[in-house]
Amino acid sequence: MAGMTMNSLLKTRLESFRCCANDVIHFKLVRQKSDLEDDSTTFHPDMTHQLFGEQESIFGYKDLVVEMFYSASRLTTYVNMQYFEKISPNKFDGIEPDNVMETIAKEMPPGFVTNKDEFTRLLPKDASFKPYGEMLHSYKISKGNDLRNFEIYHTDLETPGFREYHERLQTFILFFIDGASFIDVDDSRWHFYLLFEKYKVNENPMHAIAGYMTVYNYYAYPEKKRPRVSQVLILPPFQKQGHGAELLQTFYNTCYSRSEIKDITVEDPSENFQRVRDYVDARNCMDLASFQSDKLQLGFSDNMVQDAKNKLKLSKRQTRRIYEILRLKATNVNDKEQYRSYRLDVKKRLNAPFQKNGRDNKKLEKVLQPNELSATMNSWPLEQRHAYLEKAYEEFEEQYKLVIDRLEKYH
Ligand SMILES: CC(=O)SCCNC(=O)CCNC(=O)[C@H](O)C(C)(C)COP(=O)(O)OP(=O)(O)OC[C@H]1O[C@@H](n2cnc3c(N)ncnc32)[C@H](O)[C@@H]1OP(=O)(O)O
Repeated sequence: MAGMTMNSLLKTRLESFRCCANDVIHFKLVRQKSDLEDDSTTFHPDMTHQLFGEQESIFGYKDLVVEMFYSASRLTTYVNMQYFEKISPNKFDGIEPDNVMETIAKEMPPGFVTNKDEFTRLLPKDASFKPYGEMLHSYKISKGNDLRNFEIYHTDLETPGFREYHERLQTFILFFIDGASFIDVDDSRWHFYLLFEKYKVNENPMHAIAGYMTVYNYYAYPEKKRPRVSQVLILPPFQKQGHGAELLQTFYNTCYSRSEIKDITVEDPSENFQRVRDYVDARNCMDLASFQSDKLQLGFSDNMVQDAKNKLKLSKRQTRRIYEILRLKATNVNDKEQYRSYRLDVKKRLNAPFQKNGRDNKKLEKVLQPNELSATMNSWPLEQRHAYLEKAYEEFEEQYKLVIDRLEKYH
């Protein structure tokens, strides 16, 4: 401590009252009373910047734990906090602790409880919960020796009770989807696809929420529709078990026979979701005649665009991406000529924006560091442009390989 100024000493003491919001928030989806004491049922947010700022930190407490527990079916919510010590404004020049409960309460629909005993008393109400809307699909997955049952439901906001249920459900997106915002529930063009685990307690069927997806039905001029997948969340205890792919495919299945649907788009997909989408789309395209190995080697074709659009409702841009993934899969990378021809084909596509100005540059911005993208890009020397394309190409190839790995493992 010797040599420390008063200021830095104060700073260190103040810092000891700061904690990482992502760590101290404890979520649970509670099925039974014993879950409350079982650490293995706890999960944490991926992000908290929407509530606690860029630093994602909470100031003013030592050993803080913020409990946000939801009953697994009805999503009856309990929020409370505990801590070992709270900063005293008297001792620290009037510095106040963050008002954690107020920050969280602002985002929660009314009706959550702050008393754990009351929450526990409400848990049995979950036994009478029935999912909203219509069941579209059910499937089983095995976990160890257990076979677990899942069901996917479709509903809109007209289903009685769903509006309030959705208000509780969507609180999760702030903690798991970057840049997410709550949706306008007065717009009837929103559709909801809900994933539940079905299990039994004393022979009574129970439904516990596992994830959901929202889709907005845009109009496409003149008389078509263009559904846009907007928010997808598989809750952490259910991630990486194939549910994301299952949910997306179930929604796709409802679209194929609807002639008014032009194509299906996705709003600002995260990298993880794009991989799920690529996997599902590639798996489906693999069954189309135009995407067979011999055709892929001949290059991207109108047939592919038409096939993917008519049979799978894919946009041209996504179809091109799937073509690149499946062509890479069909390419023997040890065959120098074949691999070179593939790389050239992708780089030609990447090079296209160089030929033009304006908004196409955005496509490159997506794969390259913003500071690398200069307004004078078009006037770059050839060598620099090549290095640039090489880097962009490598990023795409890396993403594609992950999708191919999954196709090879699970298709
Ligand atoms: C439009 C938007 O909303 S973008 C925002 C998307 N949402 C988010 O990012 C919120 C937080 N994340 C999530 O909700 C989920 O992780 C999602 C939606 C991104 C993906 O859902 P998941 O159910 O985890 O997807 P799914 O299980 O189908 O695939 C994920 C991974 O699990 C792997 N996987 C699938 N089944 C299994 C299995 N049985 N065993 C092990 N791994 C498996 C897949 O190979 C895939 O691996 P990869 O990430 O290396 O490619």
